[in-house]
Amino acid sequence: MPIPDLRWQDFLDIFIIAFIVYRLLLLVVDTRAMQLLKGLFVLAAVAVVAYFLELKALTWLLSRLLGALFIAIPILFQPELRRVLEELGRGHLWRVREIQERAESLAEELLRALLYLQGHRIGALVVLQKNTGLKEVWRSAVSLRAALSQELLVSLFWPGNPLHDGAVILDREMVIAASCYLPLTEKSDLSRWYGTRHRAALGVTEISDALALVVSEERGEVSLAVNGHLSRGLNEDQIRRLLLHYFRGGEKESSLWERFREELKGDVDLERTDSRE
Ligand SMILES: Nc1ncnc2c1ncn2[C@@H]1O[C@H](COP(=O)(O)OP(=O)(O)OP(=O)(O)O)[C@@H](O)[C@H]1O
Repeated sequence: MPIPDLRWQDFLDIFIIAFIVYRLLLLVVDTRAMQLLKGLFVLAAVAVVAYFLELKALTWLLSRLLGALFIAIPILFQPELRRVLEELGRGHLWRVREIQERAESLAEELLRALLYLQGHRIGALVVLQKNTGLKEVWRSAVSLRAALSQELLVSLFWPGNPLHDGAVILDREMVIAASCYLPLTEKSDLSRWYGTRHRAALGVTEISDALALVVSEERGEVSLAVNGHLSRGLNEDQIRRLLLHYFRGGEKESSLWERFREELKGDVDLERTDSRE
């Protein structure tokens, strides 16, 4: 079949459709509708395979099933569809500002928790998961899947709490697990200043693109580990900025964090691993 000449309007058309599908997907993520979409996708994939293998009975059955499901979806998911249409009406489909506000509020929750822990000299280790999944690390820990809040984080590290030992892992706005045992860094040239909490923070950033924030119980300071490097003594403004970067998402390249680290170098005592103490 000859490919028709593409006009610039066709590119615009494709771009708009892709954008709408993307925004609609964002609206259904983490809802029941997402599970259904995944189920439909699996059924469709099986139907395509069955068609190519010429499994006639299975192809017939799946095509009928998919057809029936498409009719059943609006009935089953009436509340979700209503929400999507309402959000469309409120203009939430174009919600750059909303994302920004959400990022600010999450960054503030985590910042407040870290400053509280720092002020009360309560040791803490918070891992901010990015693209590398850390399931291997939290599989044997205590799974939480809870919404991030200052109170939750402070409680998790509160001395005496059964979960206070080990690290908490966040996936953006969700606290995935607590009491996680992280791999310790193998670096042999580290100063004696670094105990196991800091070694664990470095370790997890060596095996992934995650960021790790440490509140030192001994010194009451906050440090950041990225790509196996540690920046010590972050101030409130620096922590806020890095958390905003994280919660806004999108900045996936590790170079951004490297730049951030470079920036910190100026005013933070960075990675003096040699003869400290
Ligand atoms: N592998 C690990 N994974 C996660 N957390 C760990 C790990 N090892 C130790 N920790 C945490 O670190 C705590 C011990 O911290 P330690 O005093 O040895 O480290 P530190 O780097 O000197 O930190 P601080 O400055 O807070 O004292 C443990 O109670 C535990 O909560």
